[in-house]
Amino acid sequence: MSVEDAARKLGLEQRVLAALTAVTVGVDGSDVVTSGQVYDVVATGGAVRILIDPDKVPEPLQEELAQVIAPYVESLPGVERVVVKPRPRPVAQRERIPGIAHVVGVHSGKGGVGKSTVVVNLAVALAQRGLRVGLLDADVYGPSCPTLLGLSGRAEEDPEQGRIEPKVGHGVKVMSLGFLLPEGQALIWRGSLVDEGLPQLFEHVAWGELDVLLIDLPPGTSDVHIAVARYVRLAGIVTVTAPGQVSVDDVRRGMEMFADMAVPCLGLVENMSGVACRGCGHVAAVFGAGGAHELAEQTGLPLLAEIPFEPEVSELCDGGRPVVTAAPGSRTAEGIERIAAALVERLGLGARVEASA
Ligand SMILES: Nc1ncnc2c1ncn2[C@@H]1O[C@H](COP(=O)(O)OP(=O)(O)OP(=O)(O)O)[C@@H](O)[C@H]1O
Repeated sequence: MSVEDAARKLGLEQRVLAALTAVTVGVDGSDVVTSGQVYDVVATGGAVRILIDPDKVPEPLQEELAQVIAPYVESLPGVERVVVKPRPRPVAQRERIPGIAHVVGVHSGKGGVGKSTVVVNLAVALAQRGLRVGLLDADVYGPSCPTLLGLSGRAEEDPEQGRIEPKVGHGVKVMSLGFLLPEGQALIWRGSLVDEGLPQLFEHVAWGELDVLLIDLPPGTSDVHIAVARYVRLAGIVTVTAPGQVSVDDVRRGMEMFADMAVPCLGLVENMSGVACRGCGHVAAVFGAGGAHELAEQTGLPLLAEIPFEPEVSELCDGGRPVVTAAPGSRTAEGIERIAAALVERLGLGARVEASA
């Protein structure tokens, strides 16, 4: 792990990594972190996953290493549970895509909880802070980002570069499967099509220089999620859920899947946290209550925003007008701005924002 990546880790992850540098195994005297035997540490609250690199620690020795480090890490303050396992093979083939500083996935457990609405508005909010932002709509089941940004038509290939030009909406460079498919047609993405098609959306698109590329992932857990995490190292995921328990349970499964692939969750967003009355602003809890709070408490992850269902948000967004520009005073826009601020801080983009002010 690079020094830069290690420095971006959360408090507990950093403390565990630092503690593990005291563990030396092997003859050359180097510790398990510096030698790369520990590939990554991902903490979901007090639950710590230590991923061992199977290329550095062959299978017969993995159990031995686990027996040394698990009790040691368990004894550290703030650690409740330790799982030591080999990182999946293959894990992110690409450490970085040239020109793209950070890649962040946005996912949800269930469909229809407002994930695309959140990711589109988040992209616009980040672009408004002066960042160079890309948005890859990888929701193969229903690519809706173009509509939410008022974009349509097909993406064209630049014959000289041999690359597809992303469309630009509200200052965000956008690529969507919706730009590649004939209008109204769906494509069933499975197996090899996912493995071959997805890398093209990263590599064959003329993204240029980006501070952050957001990916609108499909809901649930699928081949697409695995393919993305295997292709490029994600800085993390932002998890969108509705407050009801079923949605929260689905989300937990998705977070576990990403943690197993060494991808941390950067925070939770609760959308549709009740319905805001157009007249008095009172918020009624019609989609369940408290789920995301409970999840945040259990996992120790930050709850970045709670966004109520605001009927005018739906009208504006579905009409291609992101609320962060069309209704900046709305609770949704305020929630999105909080998520944007948290992401800027977590990705270390504060200086870039200041420089572009
Ligand atoms: N906070 C909100 N207030 C009002 N309407 C909202 C809000 N969030 C989302 N919506 C509306 O809910 C519908 C579903 O939202 P969206 O398409 O973003 O969900 P999704 O989780 O991305 O769905 P999918 O599963 O299709 O990917 C849209 O019509 C959207 O405008």
